[in-house]
Formats: sequence, C-alpha cells, structure tokens
Amino acid sequence: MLALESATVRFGKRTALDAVDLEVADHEIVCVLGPSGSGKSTLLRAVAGLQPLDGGRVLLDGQDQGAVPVHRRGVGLMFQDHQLFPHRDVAANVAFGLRMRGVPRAERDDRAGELLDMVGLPGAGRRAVAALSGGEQQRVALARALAPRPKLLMLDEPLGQLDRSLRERLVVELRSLFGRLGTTVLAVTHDQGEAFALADRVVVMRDGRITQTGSPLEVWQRPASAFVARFLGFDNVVEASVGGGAADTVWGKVPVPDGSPEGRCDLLVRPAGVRIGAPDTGLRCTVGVRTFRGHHVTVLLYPDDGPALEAECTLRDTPVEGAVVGVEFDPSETVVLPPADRL
Ligand SMILES: Nc1ncnc2c1ncn2[C@@H]1O[C@H](COP(=O)(O)OP(=O)(O)OP(=O)(O)O)[C@@H](O)[C@H]1O
Repeated sequence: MLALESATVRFGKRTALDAVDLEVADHEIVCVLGPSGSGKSTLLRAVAGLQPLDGGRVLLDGQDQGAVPVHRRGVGLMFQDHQLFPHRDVAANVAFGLRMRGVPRAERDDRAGELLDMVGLPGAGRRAVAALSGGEQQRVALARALAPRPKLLMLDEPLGQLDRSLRERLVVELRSLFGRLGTTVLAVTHDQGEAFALADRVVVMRDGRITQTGSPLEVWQRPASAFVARFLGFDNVVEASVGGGAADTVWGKVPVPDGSPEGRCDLLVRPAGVRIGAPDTGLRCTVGVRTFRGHHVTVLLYPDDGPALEAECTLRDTPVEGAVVGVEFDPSETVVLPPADRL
C-alpha cells in the first residue's frame, strides 16, 4: 500500500532522510522509533506530502505521489498537539474533514456519532472541546483523523502528552480499534513501550536511516546492534571477543548461545540473564541502587572492574544495598552483536 523508495530529504548540509526504503502492507501497523533528530517526523511529513523530497519516491497503491498535494493523498494525520478547533464542539471537530469534502450534514452527523462511539466517547458530540481532558481530546483527534476513512492513518507521537497509565490503556484500545477497522497505520513515537504495544512491525531509525526493522518480538529479542540495544534501554553492553562458547569481556568470561559468531563483537547481557548468588561464585560485585518495578526489582551491581551491571531479581531474591554478591550469566539471555565499527 505504501512504499518509500530511496526517499531523501536534506536541510542544508544535514540529511534528515537518507535514501530510506520502506514498505507498509495493507492493514499493517508500523511504528517508527528512534532518538530525537533521527528523522521520524520528516519521514511522516514526506509521506503526507508536507515535506518535498530531494530524491527518491513515495508511492501509495503503486502511484507516485510526487505531484499529489496533501489533501488528495487519502492519508489521515494525527499529530502530537492534535490541533483541535477550540471554538467548535466535539462533533464539528470530528466532522471537519467530511465538511471539507462536501459530505452532506446529516451524513456527517451520523458518521461523527459512529466514530465517537468507536473511540469510547458516546454522546459527546455537543460537548465543548476545551472542557475535555487530555485523553478525551486525544480520542476526538483520533476520531477526526479516522472520519474520512483514510487509506493510511499517520500518527505522530499520538499519545505523547498523556500520563503513562492513560497511554498504556489507550495504546491497547488503539491496537484493537485499528484491528477491527483494518486501518493501515504508520506511527512515530520515541517511546519503545508504546511502539511495541501498538505495532505489527517496528522500524528503528538512526541518523536518517533505518537501522533495524522487524516484529516487536524479533527486535526485542535480537537487537541488530549496540545502538538498538541501548535505545531499547539495555545498558549491559560491552565490547567482547567470542571463542569456544564464551565471550571474553571486562566482566570475565560470559557464556553465549550455541552458534554465536566468533571473533570481536559487542555483547548484550539482558538483566534477566544476570544471576545473583553467593560472593564466592562468579564475578564479585557490590550491590548498588535497587529500583522497584512492581513484580520485579532492577538492581545495579558494581564489579571490581568494568562498568556496572543491571540485574533483574524477584522481590524475594533482591539483595540488600551494599552487600557483596557473586554473579553468573545465563547464555540464553546474552546476544552477540556485530562490533560497532563493522556496521
Ligand atoms: N524544517 C527544518 N529545517 C531544518 N532542519 C530540520 C527541519 N526539520 C527537521 N530538521 C532536522 O532534520 C533532522 C531530523 O528531524 P526530525 O524532526 O525528522 O527528527 P525526529 O526523529 O522526528 O525527532 P524528534 O523525536 O525530536 O521529533 C534533525 O536533525 C532536525 O534538526
């Protein structure tokens, strides 16, 4: 349905999109992730027609969109600051795109009512936008973007301003709504949790390029590089050298999964793979800060040498701060990554 072919955008000397190739299939939900400045919004704007390309093409249903203006691309947009019209009521906001398309009044009202039901705001049509909570406004913005039945819905930080618990709830609702409607979605977020909960496929950007793409599970289990691993919030990443089933690291020998490539690498050890035991077994560490995360605890461990290690413990097994412990590593939670200079 959507294809970017070598899409390139430059701002002066800066290349914001660097020959990006990306395909989005019908009914697919794709989330673009990446640090600030990596080109996510530029990608979205280029697809919408808000940002002209300096090279390459954007195709929708096989048609080159180069000469097609924004309002004829058939894409729905929902941006972070959701730009509702504060002086119009909810129904008028939802029906805005339909009015622009000359849809008759009665049909607009019906459709607005239908959409408000769908986004969980039944009967809210006559309410003033200014009197809604942030989460309700977000739902109105979503209803407005969906009203003209866009073939592609694009979301830029759709839940950006809302508090975490509301975001976590809304993201689940969004995924199920898009599934029911069969909406094709391209969304941008800097929040991994949001992307992983929403997407069928995630795309990780770095410096205007796509550095990894895959299902949320694939990317989570096998980040393609130290960059992606760190971006996902994994801090246990060190340079290493693999041979004979183990990696030589600043933390000593760390067992790696069978079949891991040999030679120089970056090594990721997921916190779940850092096993805490008696001080006389494995790597000696001193227990530092502990962060309670509901059903588990993240513990920072300071070895005598090398960077701190993050470990995940059950509440019951959490050692006390200042204790000296021994650490062993679970090979099923380690990932051998290509060394940064070979990417
Ligand atoms: N209108 C513009 N003029 C000049 N430079 C721009 C413009 N828009 C974006 N850029 C630059 O292009 C690069 C990519 O920006 P973009 O907004 O696409 O990143 P992003 O990944 O969406 O970042 P964020 O998460 O902070 O929104 C950045 O270096 C940015 O400074």
